[in-house]
Amino acid sequence: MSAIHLQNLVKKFGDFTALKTMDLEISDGEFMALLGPSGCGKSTTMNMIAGMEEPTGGKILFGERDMAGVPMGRRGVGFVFQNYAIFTHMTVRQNLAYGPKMRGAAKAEIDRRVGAIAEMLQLTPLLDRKADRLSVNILQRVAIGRSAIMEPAIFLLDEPLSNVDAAFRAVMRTELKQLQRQFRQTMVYVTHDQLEAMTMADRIAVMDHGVLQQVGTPLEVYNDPANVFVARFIGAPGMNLLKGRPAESDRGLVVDLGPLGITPPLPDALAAALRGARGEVLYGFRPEQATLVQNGQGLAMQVTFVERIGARTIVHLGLGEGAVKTVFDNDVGLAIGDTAIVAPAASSVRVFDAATGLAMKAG
Ligand SMILES: Nc1ncnc2c1ncn2[C@@H]1O[C@H](COP(=O)(O)OP(=O)(O)OP(=O)(O)O)[C@@H](O)[C@H]1O
Repeated sequence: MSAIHLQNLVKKFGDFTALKTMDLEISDGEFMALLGPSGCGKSTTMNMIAGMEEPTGGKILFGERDMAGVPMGRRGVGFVFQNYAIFTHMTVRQNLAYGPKMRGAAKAEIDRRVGAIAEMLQLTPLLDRKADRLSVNILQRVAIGRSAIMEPAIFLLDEPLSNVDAAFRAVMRTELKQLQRQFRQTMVYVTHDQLEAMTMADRIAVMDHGVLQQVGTPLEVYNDPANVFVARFIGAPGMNLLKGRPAESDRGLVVDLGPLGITPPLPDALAAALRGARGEVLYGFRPEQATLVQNGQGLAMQVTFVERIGARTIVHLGLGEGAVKTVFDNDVGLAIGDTAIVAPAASSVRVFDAATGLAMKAG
């Protein structure tokens, strides 16, 4: 069994707590991304799974087996780091063959496996090239191949694409996903890049300041962020959040945004969750889930900036705490200084408790 269970996992470095009581279940064959900003504790978590760091508290189980005291070499994990770790004096073929050879595999078997992995990672034409003559992109591909050829039941990758260029990163996202589909390994992938997490992972564990914020499928964390941190961190740009207070209107429950006016009526389920709430809330909607409407049906805001990025247009509206961004698939013909009336799609509206930062939900 190559499921991974992290139970009450804690890591301290002296007085500093890098990871606070993390509980996470990663299923056998699952692709789990650990996503969060720099310093949030993702590498620390990964290093403990790999056996490179000892937990200060809690447990790591692979299946039913407690990993306490089990050295890295005995855990059956493959590990790829941000900085490729390959032998530059060897050829690509020798690098790929290194692991199976050390394990005493027969020559025919080594040749077969090197051929297969080289084919999968498009390294076949480069097999007899010395590694010191390869680009950083290709070196990282070799490093992935060198680990993958061992067919580890658990494959750990820590920011493996952060040093390669953007175009190559896009290619590798597809290849890594294919690799995992083929081998059905349990994959744990550390990244600060939400695009990598969203495109490859079955589920994403979003972390901040050593605390697990939310675990869910890419769509779950995008559509239903558990708190304000996840709402802002996921999405590009992140979710718009405007401060206000719930208020009754003749059309139903709304959020009074002060100088920005009142929002359109909240959908029934959200209204039920907010009814009776007294404190400040944050009214959230995704930049790509709003339309421009006529007066009286949305939030009237002044355009402060317009970014035209190929097919997409990002319109910045309002200032300071009342600033939002909206994303359109076409050029909506707005210019700086125009007034636009923005209506968030009712189904996309989310509301958070301003004091706790937690999503407010019915039931
Ligand atoms: N050996 C160590 N001694 C002291 N502090 C450490 C040590 N290793 C990590 N830390 C601290 O623990 C925190 C979490 O580090 P970690 O490397 O896990 O973060 P991360 O989310 O992977 O970020 P990054 O992408 O920058 O590596 C950071 O504040 C880091 O400075």
